[in-house]
Amino acid sequence: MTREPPPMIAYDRVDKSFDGGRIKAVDGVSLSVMRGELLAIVGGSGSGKTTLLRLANRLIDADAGTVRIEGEDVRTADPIALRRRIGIVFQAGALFPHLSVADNIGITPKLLGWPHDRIAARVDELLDLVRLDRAQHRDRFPHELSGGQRQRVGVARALAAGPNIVLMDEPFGALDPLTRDALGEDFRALHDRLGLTTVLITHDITEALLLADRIAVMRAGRLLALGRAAELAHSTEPYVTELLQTPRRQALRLSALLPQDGAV
Ligand SMILES: Nc1ncnc2c1ncn2[C@@H]1O[C@H](COP(=O)(O)OP(=O)(O)OP(=O)(O)O)[C@@H](O)[C@H]1O
Repeated sequence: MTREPPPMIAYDRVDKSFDGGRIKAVDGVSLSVMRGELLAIVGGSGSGKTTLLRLANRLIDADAGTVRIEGEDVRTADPIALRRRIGIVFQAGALFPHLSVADNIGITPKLLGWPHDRIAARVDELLDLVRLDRAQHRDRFPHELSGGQRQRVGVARALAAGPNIVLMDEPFGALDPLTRDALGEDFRALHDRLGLTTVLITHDITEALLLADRIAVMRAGRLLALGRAAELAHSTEPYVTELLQTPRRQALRLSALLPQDGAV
């Protein structure tokens, strides 16, 4: 009998509190993210989404329960190896303002001690990957880029050391809807092409429905629901029903306004 490979990320009854236990940010969460999966985490402000992500790469430690990456408890994992395996994309790019695009992208390889030539070649490869023209962009500074370009650099930086896991915290939040949509689709294609496992935090349930394989709904630190779009559609949980109301209404209105055959 062959053994199933372990999930890429597995939370097992994880608790995390702040302020001496007064704020329960993550409350008894068990959740597995499978290899190759794109999981979206949705939920209101303060529901524990970011805390959940930060537990995965040990920016913070759990009070109780375990977090495993490919079967290995993060508490005993080598932190440098963890940094190589997990790329992070922060809100609105969060690039280092005083570093060029190339230096921003190359920062993790540099910390890992890669030789200069290898970093330069990797930066060019990544600029191609995120569809930014090398010559035009590699020497620019973050303030010389549009929001969408900055976020593409943020994705390139996260992928620099060749991670197989990517964690994204509201990556497309500050962008206009068209740029957001294009970037989301581009990232989904990259995720599939590179065989990544991705956890994407978003406030936007429509974005989650369109991009993710499964959606985790958080509320007050708890995992309220988890499933594919069609599974969530059958949820009887009032908060989930409420979340799905807006995309449902929009879909109806849009299909009435934009007939399929283009007739006017
Ligand atoms: N370092 C910290 N110290 C104290 N409280 C914290 C800390 N980090 C998070 N919290 C609190 O834990 C709770 C969960 O926060 P978290 O950032 O995980 O929520 P979130 O769902 O990501 O919210 P948002 O969508 O607004 O980013 C909140 O009440 C927050 O104020």
